[in-house]
Amino acid sequence: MNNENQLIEYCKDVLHYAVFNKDEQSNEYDIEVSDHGLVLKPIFPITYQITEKLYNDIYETLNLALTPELTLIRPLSMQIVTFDEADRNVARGIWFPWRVGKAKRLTMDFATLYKRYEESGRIPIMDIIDWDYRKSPHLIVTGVSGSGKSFFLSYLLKMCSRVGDVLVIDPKSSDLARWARHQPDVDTVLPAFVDGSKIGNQQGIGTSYLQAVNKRLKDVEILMYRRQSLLYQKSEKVSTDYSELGLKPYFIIADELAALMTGAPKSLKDEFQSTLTRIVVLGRESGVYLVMAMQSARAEYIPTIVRDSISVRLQLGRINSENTKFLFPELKEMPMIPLGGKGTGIISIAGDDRYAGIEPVATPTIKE
Ligand SMILES: Nc1ncnc2c1ncn2[C@@H]1O[C@H](COP(=O)(O)OP(=O)(O)OP(=O)(O)O)[C@@H](O)[C@H]1O
Repeated sequence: MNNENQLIEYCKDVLHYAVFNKDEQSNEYDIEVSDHGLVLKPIFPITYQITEKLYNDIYETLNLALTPELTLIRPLSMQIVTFDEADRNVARGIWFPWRVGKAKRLTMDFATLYKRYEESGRIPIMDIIDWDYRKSPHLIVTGVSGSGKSFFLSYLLKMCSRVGDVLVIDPKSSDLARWARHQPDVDTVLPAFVDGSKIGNQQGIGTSYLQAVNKRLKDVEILMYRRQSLLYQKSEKVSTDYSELGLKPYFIIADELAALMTGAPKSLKDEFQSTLTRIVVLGRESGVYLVMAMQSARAEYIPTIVRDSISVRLQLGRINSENTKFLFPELKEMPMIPLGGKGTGIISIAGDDRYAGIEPVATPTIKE
């Protein structure tokens, strides 16, 4: 028996006990495998019902039974494939994408990571996962304190500031702000308390800082409209983007957005959220991208429309249904098998055919 047949037999055995536990059901489906995933083909008539629950049960069973040889990817919804030439009773199947082996963490110096970017035009995340910001605009990372958000955001800041122009919003004035201080080309909006003179200012970061941030975001919005107008005037293509004009991407990198809004008056919060929404919804063609980190993607901190327009989502730290429900509402009670260690969690990249759903991630470790 070759490896492929052995794998199919193994999957059938595993599913026989856990999912298709009536004897006759073993003859009611077939399995095909490839390097990219598994198709389970029901042979109608069948005595089981094909529901989201069945899909999840099969996913869950295979996920554990196949790791680490294969890493199952959790699709955002049930995936059906069709076989147009096949007999009517076997002309469709349900699809479970996977990767052979495990994606590996990148542990190297920044120069080597940047070289990878130069070779591919995409920002490296793991050995076989990278971010093509033109196809998948905007990125959000969530996770509890100490899960590795700032570490990853600092890496992205270093990368983005080499790739394009950057505006840093750092209400905590920590990792991002400290790094940006020595970079004359990086634009930064920091709270007034940072220079020491305004400590004790009753307005705090809630009001004056949010005012300053709103003002800068408005400037970015104007830049975005200017780029769109140029594209309209200069491009003959129906589908195009800023790169046709020879422009660089513009990244807004924001840490702990929720802290920005605490204690601020409603009018300022509304203004902030609506500018952010326009940038995120319209930024793709003009090359204006939002990269942000926050503890939780709760709707009171980030408008749902902003969250839903962000293509790349990462959640770091402990993953459970309680904390994934904001950023990954489609995950429900689905368990993921984490890679473990600092800066690990789950990732989903929409808009890029190379990624089929939610999978484990470990962010790069940058060696000095
Ligand atoms: N990919 C990684 N490789 C190596 N170390 C990492 C990685 N990611 C995070 N760490 C380490 O984990 C620790 C916590 O990370 P970090 O400060 O980024 O967490 P955080 O989620 O931003 O927490 P907070 O919200 O409290 O700032 C740091 O000491 C950091 O150096």
